[in-house]
Amino acid sequence: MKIDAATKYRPFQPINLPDRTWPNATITKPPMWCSVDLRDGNQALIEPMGPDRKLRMFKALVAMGFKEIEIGFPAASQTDFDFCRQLIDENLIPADVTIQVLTQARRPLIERTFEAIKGSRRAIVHLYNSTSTLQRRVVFGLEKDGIKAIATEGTQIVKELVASVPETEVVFQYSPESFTGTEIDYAVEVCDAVLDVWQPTETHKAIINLPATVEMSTPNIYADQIEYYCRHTRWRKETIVSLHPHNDRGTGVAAAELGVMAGADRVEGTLFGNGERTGNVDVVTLALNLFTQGVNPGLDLSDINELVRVAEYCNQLPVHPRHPYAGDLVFTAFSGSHQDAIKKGLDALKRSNSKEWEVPYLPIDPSDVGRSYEGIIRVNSQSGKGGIAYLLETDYGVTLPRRLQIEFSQVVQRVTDATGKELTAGNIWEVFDSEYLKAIDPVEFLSHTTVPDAHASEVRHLTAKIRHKGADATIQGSGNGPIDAYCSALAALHGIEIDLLSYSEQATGRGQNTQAVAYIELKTKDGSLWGVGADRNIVTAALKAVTSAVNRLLTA
Ligand SMILES: CC(=O)SCCNC(=O)CCNC(=O)[C@H](O)C(C)(C)COP(=O)(O)OP(=O)(O)OC[C@H]1O[C@@H](n2cnc3c(N)ncnc32)[C@H](O)[C@@H]1OP(=O)(O)O
Ligand SMILES: CC(C)C(=O)C(=O)O
Repeated sequence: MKIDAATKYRPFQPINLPDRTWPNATITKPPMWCSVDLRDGNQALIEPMGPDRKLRMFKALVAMGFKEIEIGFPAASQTDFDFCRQLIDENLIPADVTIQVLTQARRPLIERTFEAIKGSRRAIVHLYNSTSTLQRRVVFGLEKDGIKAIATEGTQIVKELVASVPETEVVFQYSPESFTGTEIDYAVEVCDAVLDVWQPTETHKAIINLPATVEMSTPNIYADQIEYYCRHTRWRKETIVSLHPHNDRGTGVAAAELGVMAGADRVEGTLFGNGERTGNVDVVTLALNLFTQGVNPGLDLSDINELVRVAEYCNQLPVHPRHPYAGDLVFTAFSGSHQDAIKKGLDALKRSNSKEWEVPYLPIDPSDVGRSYEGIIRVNSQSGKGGIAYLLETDYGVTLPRRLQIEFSQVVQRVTDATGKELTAGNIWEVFDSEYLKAIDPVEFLSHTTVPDAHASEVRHLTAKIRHKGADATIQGSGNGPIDAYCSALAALHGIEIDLLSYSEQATGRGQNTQAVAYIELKTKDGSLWGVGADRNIVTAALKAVTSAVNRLLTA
């Protein structure tokens, strides 16, 4: 880059916390979750949600288990105000769910906010003002005391107005907006001044929300800021410490996780990380990260496709195909070694009967989020035998012997190299069918009869009706069984030697639809070659497999 970064940007200064404890912490329980989809997510949309989309999102959030939902900024827009009234007036808020509303620290806006929540059972009134060095200078033109006064005066107004909503339990939340850009001691000072006004108790706690309004540093520094705050506030026992990470550096999830390790009790975020600029922290990823560590997240994510549909409909923004846990492609492996390892892992899990999930390349069981294994393996030119075999086995019930898997993967590879396209399970079956089952040129097997030798009962004489180069013909041969006898008949017909290396069979389908699939491996001068036959009759399947192998040998 031509621009000198060192002149244009300053490195974020670390927090002086040499005895930090959070790196040794582990998360053993979920934080309290608060969805801000209907506020921070909504304010960042090209086209903000109307009442229908808002209601659909609210219902989905309730259904998945959110107990705290920031439903809007009622003083900022009539839509948000009306939506808040609709939820209260139409009694749409379940008894165990608390709505949250955001307001700036300005009297008219706070008053309007209280009008919006009137009649609700319980509401979190969320007051904010920016405390960062930059915003103090360029937005507010105020010194530290002036900014602190905005916060404390706003808190005083909220406190006064509580009496105007006697039927509502008001929970107070304060955010020093742009907390991460605020000197940490000053952030503690402002929050403590606010709490001195509010006077929370251990039974009626206030929420202090510490936003990374803009993510400005590595997530460890955010964790230091959170631990520092928790250790220095005078009101730790009387407050719930909440996080509100944004994702400007792409590390919002990491910041939230480290922030929880650093002592935070609560996390605000959105489904799939919608929100201002690069988004809010993604609560779905956070919750499922916990889940994969053996911690039940307290949110129901068992139908992730439905949540994607809701988010895409309400936000009118797509969820990326590679989005953690939710994207269309995240349970799909294209590359051969991954497909092979996944197949082996799934097989091993089935054999072991273990309840513990252990499959290479799949950190989570797709069925836990309502996804299926079907899409796991897809085949393109990067794929190998494992994926191909997996698809034939799961979709068509045929379990190819290992050496046939290797041979067939080369056949598939030729097709994918020629077309450059991905092959579906159906396409792979067509290739398999035409390469092996329909290998009927020059010989097509029609029927056979066998009789035992009059003198040696272990010897069978076989007569087979075939179509040879388009004309009906009868061939005869003898051997220690029908396969051996048919091999000698075909060998004589073509003047070749047939050396049978291996033979196996399997049953596919059930009941009336059961049929046998036979696999024959012949020795060739370069190695070996396979034939496959399928028929309701086991012997016929085997003879068709021999025919398939011989035809492939003759046309190779
Ligand atoms: C980080 C976040 O996401 S915070 C949430 C952001 N969301 C929104 O802003 C939602 C949409 N907002 C709006 O529609 C409008 O801002 C409204 C309706 C809330 C207010 O509109 P306006 O009255 O025109 O004021 P505006 O938002 O432009 O703010 C400007 C004034 O408020 C002051 N102000 C801004 N934020 C705050 C705050 N949190 N507390 C107190 N004063 C504030 C500014 O310093 C400025 O003061 P000035 O006029 O003396 O220079
Ligand atoms: C109002 C606050 C919490 C906010 O949205 C932010 O800082 O991002």
